[in-house]
Amino acid sequence: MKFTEKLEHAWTHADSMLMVGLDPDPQRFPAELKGKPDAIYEFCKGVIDATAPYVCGIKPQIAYFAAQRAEDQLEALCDYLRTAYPHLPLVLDAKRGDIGSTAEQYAAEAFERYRADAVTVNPYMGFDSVEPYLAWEEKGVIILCRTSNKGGSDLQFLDVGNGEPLYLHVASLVANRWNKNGQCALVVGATFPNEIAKVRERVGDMPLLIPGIGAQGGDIGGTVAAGKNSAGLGMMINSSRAILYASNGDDWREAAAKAALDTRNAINAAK
Ligand SMILES: O=C(O)c1cc(=O)[nH]c(=O)n1[C@@H]1O[C@H](COP(=O)(O)O)[C@@H](O)[C@H]1O
Repeated sequence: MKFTEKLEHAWTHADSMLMVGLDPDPQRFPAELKGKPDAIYEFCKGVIDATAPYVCGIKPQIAYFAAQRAEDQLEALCDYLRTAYPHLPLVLDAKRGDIGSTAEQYAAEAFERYRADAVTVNPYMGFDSVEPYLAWEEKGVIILCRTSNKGGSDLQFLDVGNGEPLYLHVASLVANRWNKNGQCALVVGATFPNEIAKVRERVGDMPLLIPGIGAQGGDIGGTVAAGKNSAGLGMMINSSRAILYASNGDDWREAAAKAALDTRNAINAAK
């Protein structure tokens, strides 16, 4: 199934626009997993099982696995997700960006090795660095636009002419020229609701990946009001640490489930 169809199905099926991010940090794991060789897999599987009923997708962040030499555990986790929850979109957060020939390899990593439904991509090397991902027409290509971090303004706010900031130029470029197969989405941080509204205005109903609620302090009400599309949907609102580490005691699975349910409900209440 195409990424966009899978996402639309997940929004309605789970009545949720919450995406859970998997950023596994072994230092923060519950005691029962500490020192286990497959702790990363077990922790992430526990979080997936606990939160799956309340989410529209799962977003593993590849650096957390690679830094721990745990790519094999990421592969196993992607296999598990696909088998146990085939309706749930798998977004690989890699934020890759490189020249075309190298980007082809990164695209194969995301879509063949991990068999992700979508991948995050950095567009600031230009169209030929994004094109190899777009060649996978069934897959989602989620392009950084206005990122949630403070330093995002350093470059993304630069005036490219007539008072137009670079991030809005990127939004228009993706919507009007790069999205020929209807497979693109944009990343806009929940920490900047004004910019979410401006991006939404530019790109119509295109899906937005919105990280920055939870640990980064973004406001759910402001995010939903600014980011919803004409159907009142259109967002993958990501939370990682606030859900993963809701508790590091014996109740870690229940605490993650509760944090996900509460966040899903807060998002829905703001619709
Ligand atoms: O592409 C992303 O997912 C992303 C883009 C962005 O602008 N800001 C951002 O925080 N992220 C990712 O979203 C996750 C946020 O994690 P928490 O702050 O713990 O919810 C991390 O994996 C980040 O790498």
